[in-house]
Amino acid sequence: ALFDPSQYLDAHRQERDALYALKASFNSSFLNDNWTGPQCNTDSSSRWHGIRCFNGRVTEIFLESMRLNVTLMDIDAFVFLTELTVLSLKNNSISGNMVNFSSNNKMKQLDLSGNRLYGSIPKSLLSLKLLESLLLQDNYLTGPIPEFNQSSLRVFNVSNNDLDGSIPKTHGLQAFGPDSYSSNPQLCGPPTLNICKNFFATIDVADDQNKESSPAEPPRKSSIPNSAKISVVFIAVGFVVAIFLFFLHFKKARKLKKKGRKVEERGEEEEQQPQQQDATLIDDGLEGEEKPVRSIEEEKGKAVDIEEEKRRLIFVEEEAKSFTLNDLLKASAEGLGKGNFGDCYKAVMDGKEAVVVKRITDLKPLSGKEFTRQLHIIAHQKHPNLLPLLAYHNSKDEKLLVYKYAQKGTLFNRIHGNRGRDRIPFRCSSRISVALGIARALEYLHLNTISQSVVPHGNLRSTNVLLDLNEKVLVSDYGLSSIIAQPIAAQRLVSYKSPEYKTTKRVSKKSDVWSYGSLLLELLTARISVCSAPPGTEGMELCSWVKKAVREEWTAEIFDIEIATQRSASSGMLELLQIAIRCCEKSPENRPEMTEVVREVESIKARVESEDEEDLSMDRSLTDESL
Ligand SMILES: Nc1ncnc2c1ncn2[C@@H]1O[C@H](COP(=O)(O)OP(=O)(O)OP(=O)(O)O)[C@@H](O)[C@H]1O
Repeated sequence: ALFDPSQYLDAHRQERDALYALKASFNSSFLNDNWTGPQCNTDSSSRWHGIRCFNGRVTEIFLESMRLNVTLMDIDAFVFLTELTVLSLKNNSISGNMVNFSSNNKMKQLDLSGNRLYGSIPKSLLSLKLLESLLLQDNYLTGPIPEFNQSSLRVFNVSNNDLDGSIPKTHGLQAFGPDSYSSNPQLCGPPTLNICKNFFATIDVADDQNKESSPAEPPRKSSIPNSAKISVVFIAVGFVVAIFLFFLHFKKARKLKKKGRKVEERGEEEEQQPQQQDATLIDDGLEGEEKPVRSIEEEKGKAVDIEEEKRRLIFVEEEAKSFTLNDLLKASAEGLGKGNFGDCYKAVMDGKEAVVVKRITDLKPLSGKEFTRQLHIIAHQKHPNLLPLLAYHNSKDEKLLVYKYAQKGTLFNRIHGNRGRDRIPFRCSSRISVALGIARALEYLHLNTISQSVVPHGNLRSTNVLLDLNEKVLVSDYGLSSIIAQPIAAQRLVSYKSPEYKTTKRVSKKSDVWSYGSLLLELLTARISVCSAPPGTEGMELCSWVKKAVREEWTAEIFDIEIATQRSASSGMLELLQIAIRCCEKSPENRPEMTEVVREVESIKARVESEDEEDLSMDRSLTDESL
């Protein structure tokens, strides 16, 4: 289109008027003095504070932490700022409903966090097709989250508001972690840990309609701290769950009354005790499962029984039965990270040991019974170097696994984290102990007859090796390969990165051995391997890199500098390196069995420990109790 000076001047004038209107409502003496003269210079610069221009048009506004005190609702200045790509008014005292930004369809970044906005998040934001970042945290916004699904959206935060309802299941919104939604007591569903119940969502819809119809009133100021808010949510959710269970029982009791006689006549024997109990435990959320029969008398009085609550969380060990799903829902939860198969949370319950809750997604389409069977296999694999599964929850909408919390975090962090001055050295002997702990866990999984899986671990990497308070190895994520759907498993599990999968499309126990070899190399070289590289980073193909180093005789240079300087490193580390290289062999048949590896690492450990005694006197901070 031809350049039309009159149109340009009109737009320029309208933008100036809009900014003057903004200035008047902000009523800041600084802006009153500073925002004078033309807002954009001919070279696209601006002498106005917080304004950036391009081609004479205002494209960015940054007015952050200026104590601006205004009711945003009164301002419709933004209608004329049609070239705006960035608006940041964060950390002011702007109150009122959010304005309609639908005229600003070039907007990429909108930051209104840390203000006093109330009312709902306007659906008009859905029309901003280029939106990359939306920050609305720390306000008083209410109502549901609109169904944002812009593929451009990279940053999103609505935490610490009063939003409610279930988080829309759009790809765009589900891509963000729980932190983006935290401290909204009535918000539920993934990625938060709050479980939504259908009737709860229905109540929300009714509420939402009311909310949409008229602008919200200013909120009553709440002085409730966040932690208290979180507890209130969890209590509220717990309460809802209790009511839900009550209805469920009531319905079940009526159904059973009808069915009871028929079943008696058939003389059906109940299944053996433990299985029957499991079926009872999981049936609530499952469709089409035969429900075990109990008399109505038994059902009576049990409706809101706390026992039912316990059953919804299936405990692997009787003695671990010290909390209920309700306790978990009330616990304070801290997001630990997003894994390949879902989010991980640390839950701290009053007076109890912290646990880790893993929400599993991308599952195979297993029936309820099959899922339970697979989890029983996982649960019954017990070894001092395997992270114990404590309990699980299996409903139609949620699959949660509850594990022991490992205080010292992951091996990945132990190797690569904190390389600064206050790093606690990761000595050779400790590394060998870790290598042995992992090898023993893997050996157990490989020899254990309960596990029928072709690749018993399937996802061995340094982020799945945890360390407890004494740096004892606890290998996690074992057996998940049997419940994760293909092709997700092939894309994300470590064993599918092995050379044989690339050529034959098959994995086996020996793929675990290959993963162990890569992990050993990561432990020895402190280089991030492709198997453990966090999302967005690239790891190294350690097996081929190390083989090249050995071929070209620069082996000594590959070791982590921290151990390369240790006297005892030379022999022990070299032997470990040789084991790693054998485990990495291209052809699975040439890799050793884990039993063989365990024996060899044990003998290295015994020898290095005696040689290392002198060195240890230099560093009392490390105890070698990894086994
Ligand atoms: N039992 C645990 N104790 C302490 N921290 C844990 C525990 N389980 C997981 N974590 C932490 O939570 C993070 C996410 O764990 P998660 O297992 O979901 O993902 P991952 O190990 O990074 O990848 P993957 O999904 O392939 O296992 C881990 O990196 C770890 O820091």
